[in-house]
Amino acid sequence: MTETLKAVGGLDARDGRREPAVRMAGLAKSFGDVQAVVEGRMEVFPGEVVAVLGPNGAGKTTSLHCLLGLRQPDAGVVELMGGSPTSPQVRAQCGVVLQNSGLPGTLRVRELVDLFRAYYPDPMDTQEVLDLAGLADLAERFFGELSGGQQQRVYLGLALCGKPRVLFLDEPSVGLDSVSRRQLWSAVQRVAAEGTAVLLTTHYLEEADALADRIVLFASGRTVFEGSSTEMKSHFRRRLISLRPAGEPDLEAVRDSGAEDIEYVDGMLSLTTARTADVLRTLLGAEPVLNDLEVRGISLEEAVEEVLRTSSADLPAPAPATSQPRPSAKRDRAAERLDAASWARMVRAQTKAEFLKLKRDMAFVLTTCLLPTIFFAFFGLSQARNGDPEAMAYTVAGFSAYGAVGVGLFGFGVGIAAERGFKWDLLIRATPMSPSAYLSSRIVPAAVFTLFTLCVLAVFSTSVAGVRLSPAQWAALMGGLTLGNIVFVAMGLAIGYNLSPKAAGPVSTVVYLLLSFASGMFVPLNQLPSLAESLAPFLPTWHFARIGWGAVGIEPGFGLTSLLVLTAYTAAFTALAVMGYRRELKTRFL
Ligand SMILES: Nc1ncnc2c1ncn2[C@@H]1O[C@H](COP(=O)(O)OP(=O)(O)OP(=O)(O)O)[C@@H](O)[C@H]1O
Repeated sequence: MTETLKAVGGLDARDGRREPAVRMAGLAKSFGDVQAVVEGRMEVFPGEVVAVLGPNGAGKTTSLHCLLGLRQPDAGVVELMGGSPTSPQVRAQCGVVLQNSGLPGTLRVRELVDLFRAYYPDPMDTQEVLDLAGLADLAERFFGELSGGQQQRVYLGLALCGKPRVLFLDEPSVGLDSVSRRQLWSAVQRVAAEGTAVLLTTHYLEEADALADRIVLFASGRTVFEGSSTEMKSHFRRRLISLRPAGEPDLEAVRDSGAEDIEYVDGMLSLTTARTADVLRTLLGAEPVLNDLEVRGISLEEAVEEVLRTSSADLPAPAPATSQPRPSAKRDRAAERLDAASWARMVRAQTKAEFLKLKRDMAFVLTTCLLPTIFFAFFGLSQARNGDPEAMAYTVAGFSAYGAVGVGLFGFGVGIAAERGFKWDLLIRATPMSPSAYLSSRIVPAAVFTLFTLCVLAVFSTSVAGVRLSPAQWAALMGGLTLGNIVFVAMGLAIGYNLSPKAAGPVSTVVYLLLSFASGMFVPLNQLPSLAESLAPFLPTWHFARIGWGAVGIEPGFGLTSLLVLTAYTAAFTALAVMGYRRELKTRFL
């Protein structure tokens, strides 16, 4: 941990001044012509709860995303505990609930908590997370089966996993019933009491009033007020008066005494005024006893409405920042790199989660792992009846290649497109999890499922169809196809990062079937139209299948040409995947 981080959060050792855990000054961010944030500023100190308020489109979420390093500011300074929000060391001390992010529905709540705990160096105990977020009774349920409010509690639990020193909550109580909302409030109060800085955006002003020590109000991309809710309310001397007059009130006289927004309905008079004494004097002059008289100051909601209605020039300027903006330090990427032990811990936990997700995805297991054996039953068994061992070996090797391509393409790559679709990647990006660890965690499950697919086919073809291959041939077939599968992993990534989540699955299925068929995996090329034979040498699937055919002794097997073609395809697909990934970074995260 860097020196900067050690100094964070409490009193600055040098001059005794308190350092903010969150600091934003002069923030500006636009999307094309839309100026989402023009002048954003705020500070949150350790142990403090700050609510960011403002109408729809005021720039709250954009500011929060800049603070989290999910968006790159155009101008201004954003710092978390004195460091850069994109640093994994800083992210390791933050917890985040985001609007509209998603989680895989096939993982259980406890599994998700354990996965997120592995992202952090010093996580909270699993049971403590479950208790704090009110998830103890839901621990064994699948995330996808939970109601919206229950899912929201899971997001809170995941945000608490790393014992955060800064907790960001973007509209955390949306969809929560009143009991769950109070549970959320008490969890927030508890972590704040332990010194965590909490920043929450909310449209529930009652929530801001109950929870927040200070309020930051945004309007049209600017911070227009920063202070406590009492300060905001007391700025407005206006009072609300209501009473039940005994007779018909003289509304003209009441208005002349300084009353506004006068309503007289069903014998009840209500009004607002900044001249409370004058109005009361007029009312008392008309009748000595005022029935059901109530005089109250404005609520936070009314104060916020008032602030937004009056121009920001009428407001007290936000207090000057306790520290002057300083230009962001040049990023030290070497210092920001994850250490090897953390990387390995994340890969282990993520690998387990990826494995569980694939295992529970029946569509994946049935179509990708079992379909090659089902197809072999159609094509290979007839050859067994004809007693042609070479044709059977050809078919076994062809369908083995077909199965391996499916696992690489769908298990590894296309799954990424789906995760982009439900924005699981957005949430992961706000944690210290590294993109390389995230991608690496898919390798072992893809290899395990490839071997599983090949083993099912091997068992079926030897026991039912009587295929006879030597152990060395089986080893060459399985080992070669599992290793060579990297080209289809790259192809899957290229599809996953370049196509929309909806298009990625169907496009992959069509490409997969066409390429496999045109490469002779179903029917030998010499039984297909001559065009297929001329086209096959250009297809990655044909060169890949030659690994299998070579392993079972059918010539020509895998050679230098195939190696070069597959290497070239791997490089091209990888380049496409990187381009797609970078484009995504620009559109979603810049
Ligand atoms: N990715 C984007 N591309 C284009 N415009 C965007 C993008 N994200 C936000 N905006 C625009 O920036 C402005 C501020 O949006 P933002 O989401 O920050 O507001 P908000 O205060 O969080 O609103 P809400 O309360 O509705 O969540 C809006 O006009 C919005 O349309």
